[in-house]
Order: sequence, then C-alpha cells, then structure tokens
Amino acid sequence: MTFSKTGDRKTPGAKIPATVITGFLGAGKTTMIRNILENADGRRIALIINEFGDLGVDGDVLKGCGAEACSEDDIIELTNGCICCTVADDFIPTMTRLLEREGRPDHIVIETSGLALPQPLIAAFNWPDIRTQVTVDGVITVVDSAAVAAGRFADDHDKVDAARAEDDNLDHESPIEELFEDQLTAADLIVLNKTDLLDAAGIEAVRREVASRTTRKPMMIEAANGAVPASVLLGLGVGTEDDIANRKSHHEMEHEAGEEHDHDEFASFVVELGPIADTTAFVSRLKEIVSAHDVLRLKGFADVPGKPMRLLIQAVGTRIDPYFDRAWAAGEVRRTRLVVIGLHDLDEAAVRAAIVAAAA
Ligand SMILES: Nc1nc2c(ncn2[C@@H]2O[C@H](COP(=O)(O)OP(=O)(O)OP(=O)(O)O)[C@@H](O)[C@H]2O)c(=O)[nH]1
Repeated sequence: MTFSKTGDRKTPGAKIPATVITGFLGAGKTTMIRNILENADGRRIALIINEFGDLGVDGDVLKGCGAEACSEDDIIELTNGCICCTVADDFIPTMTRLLEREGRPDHIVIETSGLALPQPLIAAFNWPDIRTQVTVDGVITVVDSAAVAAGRFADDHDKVDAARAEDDNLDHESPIEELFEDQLTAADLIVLNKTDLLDAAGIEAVRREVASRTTRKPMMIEAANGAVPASVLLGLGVGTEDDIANRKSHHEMEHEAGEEHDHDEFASFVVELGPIADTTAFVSRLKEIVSAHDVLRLKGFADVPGKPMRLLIQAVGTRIDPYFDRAWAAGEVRRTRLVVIGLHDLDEAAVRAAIVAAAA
C-alpha cells in the first residue's frame, strides 16, 4: 500500500487527511462514499455528512450499508444548515470532538450538502486547532453528467432576469449555475458521474462544458454509480487549505467586504405521509409533480404496507429511483417522510398538497 505525504497513518503525529466531497444536489456523492466505505482497504474512516433539508437521508443510507470501514459511531451528521454557513458553530466543534476521541480515524471524509459552497469549509482547515492536526487531502467534486448534458447548469438569462426583476434580494446571476461553478472551482479532482446515462459523444461534450466552467484545470475522471477505486479518491495529498486564495467563489469575489453568504435562493421542506400502498402510482405521480414544479431534489423513505423493508425514494430532476434499501429495524417507527428541495419560489403549499393527494 502507498501512502501520501499526509496520509501515513503509521507515522505518529502525522496530520489526518480529510477528503471533502462536494457536488450539486443528487450528483452521486453519497453513492460514491458508499463505494469508498465498501473498498476502504483497511482504513478506518470517519464520515461527516451535511445535508440541506431537515431529514438525514444520506446518513441513514450510509449507516444502513454496514461497511466495516465506518461504524455507525463514526458517522456524524451535521443538520443545522449548510456546512459553509455553520463552520464556526457546527463544523469546528464537531472536528474538535472527533480529534479528541480515542482511536483517531485514518482518514476523514466530509460530504457537503449539494448546495454548499466548499470554500468556507476548506478555509476552516486553517483554524489553529484544526490546522495542526488535519489537512485537506483533496476536494473531489462529483458532477451529474446527465444533468449537465440536459442543460441544468446552463444559464437561462431570460429566467434569471425575470426572477431578479421580481425579487430585489437576488444578487446572484443564476444561483444554480454559480454554485455549480464554485464547486468546480474548489476541486482537486472532478468525477464526471452518471456516465451510464450518456453515450461517448455526450460524455465528451460534458467534459468540454465542465472544463469551460473553471479557470483551474483539475484532473477529470469518468464514473458510473460513483465506482472509483478508493485508492484513487483517497490519498491525493494536496493540502488544499494552502491554496484557497486561488479558488474563490463568485460570492467571495463579489463581496470581498465580507457580506454573509446565505441560501435564500433555495427552499426545502419535509412532507410526512401515511403508508403508501400503490408505490407504482405514487412514484409516477411524483414524477409529474417534480416536473410541473421544477423540484430540484426529492428524497426520503416510504412505509409500504406488508413489506418488511423500507422504500428509499430518490428523485434528481425527473429521474426517480425507488428501491427497498433495508429492513425496518425492530421497534423502529415505520413512516413515510420526504424532503423536497427547490428554488426559493417553489410553491410549497401546492407541492405539498399534490404529494399528499398522490399518496391518498
Ligand atoms: N444512473 C445513475 N444513477 C446514479 C449514479 N450515481 C448516483 N445515482 C443515483 O442518483 C441519485 C442521487 O444519488 P446520491 O448519491 O444520493 O446523490 P447525492 O449527491 O449524495 O445527493 P444529495 O446529497 O441530495 O445532494 C440516487 O438515486 C442514485 O442511485 C450514476 O452514476 N448513474
């Protein structure tokens, strides 16, 4: 086994390498992390997971995977908002506690929310208490190649102008496009994921499009279902915290004076439902709702009567992927809860009512 300059777990006092995994909503971050945990090559990994929306779906999926590299105790969920805005209150204390624990991990993997700016998180690794003990092994940005090919991140100038005319508070050009570029700008490695959904020419076009969205030239690799060997993803040995000045986000460039970044352009809410008897009809109605209201992401678990397993429902754009992920545990309350994420003008009442009607 080879170790990076930062990653030699056998060297006493060596800094613990931390890999930051970012990428827009539904790009495949959790899927890739699951793959890392299942192929960790003996490393003990601590996982910090941050989600947008009040439902810890990713943590729950990963806790259910039972990989030896990462016990449930080593999975820490940060649920008080996006990690980029809660660095001081949430991330730093979490890291400090993690570092004080007995049996320190060989590697730390941090999954940002799909709406997080990675830059403030990377900067946090320069805080004195953290810097002496941990280093950013690398920032990996996962890209939904199918969404890029479908134009999800292309600027629709008419739509953006209309939105800004309606709402003076919108200071960004296009929140989705900006975030996409900020996440690419932070990357040491870009994983063009979901290549199974495109042909060779489509992948090539995505590669060109992604390259044109960042002035830096990080390495790009292709993947389907996040299947990249852990040995490629872990051990990059970059020390990214020393290079943050070269990876400024749009927000940092626009507000050097220090205006706070926020997520006002996005909204999320949780819908709680009863058991879902006809899952086929429900999923097909969800597809229509997601499309009609331009929902960016929908995910959660459903209680299907008569089934011992819980149904994991994942929607990224109009692609919906339902599957039974694990058995309901003894004593666990079987319930159906979905988190819905969209742009700030998402009509929550209408979407909520439509989902409730779909479940009836
Ligand atoms: N076809 C296809 N589907 C994929 C691939 N990778 C992930 N998915 C699916 O895409 C959906 C979202 O995957 P996740 O891994 O949860 O994405 P994420 O980036 O963690 O999502 P958020 O944390 O909500 O931003 C799930 O239904 C996955 O099964 C891929 O390479 N190909």
